[in-house]
Amino acid sequence: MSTIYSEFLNSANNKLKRLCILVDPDKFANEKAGFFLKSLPVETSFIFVGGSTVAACKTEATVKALKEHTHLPILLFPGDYTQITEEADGILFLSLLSGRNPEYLIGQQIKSVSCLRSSNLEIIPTGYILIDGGKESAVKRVSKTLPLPQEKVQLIVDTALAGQYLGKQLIYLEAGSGANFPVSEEIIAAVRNAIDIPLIAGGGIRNTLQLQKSYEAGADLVVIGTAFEDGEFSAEASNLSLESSEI
Ligand SMILES: CC(C)=CCC/C(C)=C/CC/C(C)=C/CC/C(C)=C/COP(=O)(O)OP(=O)(O)O
Ligand SMILES: O=P(O)(O)OC[C@@H](O)CO
Ligand SMILES: [Mg+2]
Repeated sequence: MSTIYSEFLNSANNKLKRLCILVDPDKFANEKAGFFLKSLPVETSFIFVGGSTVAACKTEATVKALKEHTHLPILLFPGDYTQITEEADGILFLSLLSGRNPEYLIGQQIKSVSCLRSSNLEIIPTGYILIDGGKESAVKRVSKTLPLPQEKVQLIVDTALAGQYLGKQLIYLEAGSGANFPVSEEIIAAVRNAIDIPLIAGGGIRNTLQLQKSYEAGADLVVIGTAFEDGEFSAEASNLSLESSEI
């Protein structure tokens, strides 16, 4: 059986760059799911669903609405354990390694177990690293942790590698949704060079150039949310050429 994680590994090993679109259930009109999905670039490989704060039950309804219109894998990207729904295909089992708040290092994870132990969701252990994107992020506010400064490249690399040593299967470099600037190419390249597991970058990517630069620096998967919410990217979407293939 082909798992989502095996697709991540395949992308990383074969340098197939993957685009993930983030849907925030709080901002998403479920009745427009079909229209939204049609507006996405054909290169879209995964749909992530989540937010720092999402009202109860909204995630499940959004995943169901998306599932009616797409066969793309849907991965939960949860800000907290209440966002877990069996309707999705998998979950990024995040631990916020850049912070020192035990609730986001291990607390939320323990709270999720009563739901996850009987679920069929594919669980992907993910080291989540918040990096300063020039604007206060919802992740910072909700987790009450500080982002790592972009100039602290060695600290970011060491954090990512510590995540790998802890057994994380994926590292996610996050500049924060709606960031003023994305995670720098220097950081992506340095982390890519240090770790052996797939690498995701996201936050503040609003055009094809920034997307390509993130891929070229070494991100295996790039996440875009806000640009599709705003419709800014959609006009360019049909011109995207990412050399990625369908899974
Ligand atoms: C493993 C389980 C059950 C939960 C993970 C809990 C952890 C560690 C969360 C990390 C901190 C956090 C709040 C992450 C949220 C990530 C996310 C979905 C961001 C999407 O963007 P938003 O932060 O919602 O941005 P907007 O303000 O634009 O909506
Ligand atoms: O909304 P944007 O800025 O694209 O960020 C997406 C994602 O990385 C946030 O977790
Ligand atoms: Mg959100």
